[in-house]
Amino acid sequence: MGTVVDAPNAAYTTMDAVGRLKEKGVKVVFVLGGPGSGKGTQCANIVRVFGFTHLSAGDLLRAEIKSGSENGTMIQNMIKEGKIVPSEVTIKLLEKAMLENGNDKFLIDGFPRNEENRAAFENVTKIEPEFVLFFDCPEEEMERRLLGRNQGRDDDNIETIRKRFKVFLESSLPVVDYYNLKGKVRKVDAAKPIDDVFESVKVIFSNFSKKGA
Ligand SMILES: Nc1ncnc2c1ncn2[C@@H]1O[C@H](COP(=O)(O)OP(=O)(O)O)[C@@H](O)[C@H]1O
Ligand SMILES: Nc1ccn([C@@H]2O[C@H](COP(=O)(O)OP(=O)(O)O)[C@@H](O)[C@H]2O)c(=O)n1
Ligand SMILES: [Mg+2]
Repeated sequence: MGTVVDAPNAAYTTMDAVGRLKEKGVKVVFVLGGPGSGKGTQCANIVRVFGFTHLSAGDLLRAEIKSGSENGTMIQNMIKEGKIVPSEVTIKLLEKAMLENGNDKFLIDGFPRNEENRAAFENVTKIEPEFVLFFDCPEEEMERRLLGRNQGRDDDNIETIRKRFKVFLESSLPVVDYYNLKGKVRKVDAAKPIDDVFESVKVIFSNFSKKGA
């Protein structure tokens, strides 16, 4: 264990982890958008064409439940209610995944989902995203997609979906606004068919790659 970092919200990481991430020169793109907007689907395409590693915060939390971790029951209850798990838990999982992977380019999907997620990640990891890919999609379309997703998820039922939409509007959109003010948001019309959405996504990532990043 290294020295605890002297920064707000940082008591749960170590200087070792921050130093190792810095040493790796890790580059991060946040992928945001409402539930069902197509984040996971498009991340798989980006991985294939642009060589990023995809880290879905939701997938990491679901894996943590399955692993029988001491936080498992708490995480499971929060997901069932559409609530956002405390940053400490999610950031630890993201940090571990980034350190265990040999790649230096990560798509962080579904994070940061609220102001606490955003500020804590910045304070703890000292990583600023290269940009934020934002999938803009009407609620009716997202609802249709979630109800047809069929992945056996506890939270893809109409009652939880409504709660997730409310959390998205109240807590997650302000994070998009925050990055928009910094000129970091790349917005995509996500209501179109999968291939059309990826055409727009490709333009954004091609421009990013050209800049030598
Ligand atoms: N552009 C699209 N048009 C129609 N269906 C889509 C589109 N993108 C994704 N889907 C489908 O919608 C569901 C939700 O997509 P997913 O990528 O899991 O979204 P998110 O990760 O944002 O919740 C999946 O069943 C997926 O196959
Ligand atoms: N940063 C995050 C991301 C997800 N989650 C939880 O995980 C659930 C599912 O997230 P997800 O990203 O897999 O969901 P989708 O937007 O892909 O449908 C969320 O509704 C939250 O309960 C969280 O607490 N914090
Ligand atoms: Mg997803």
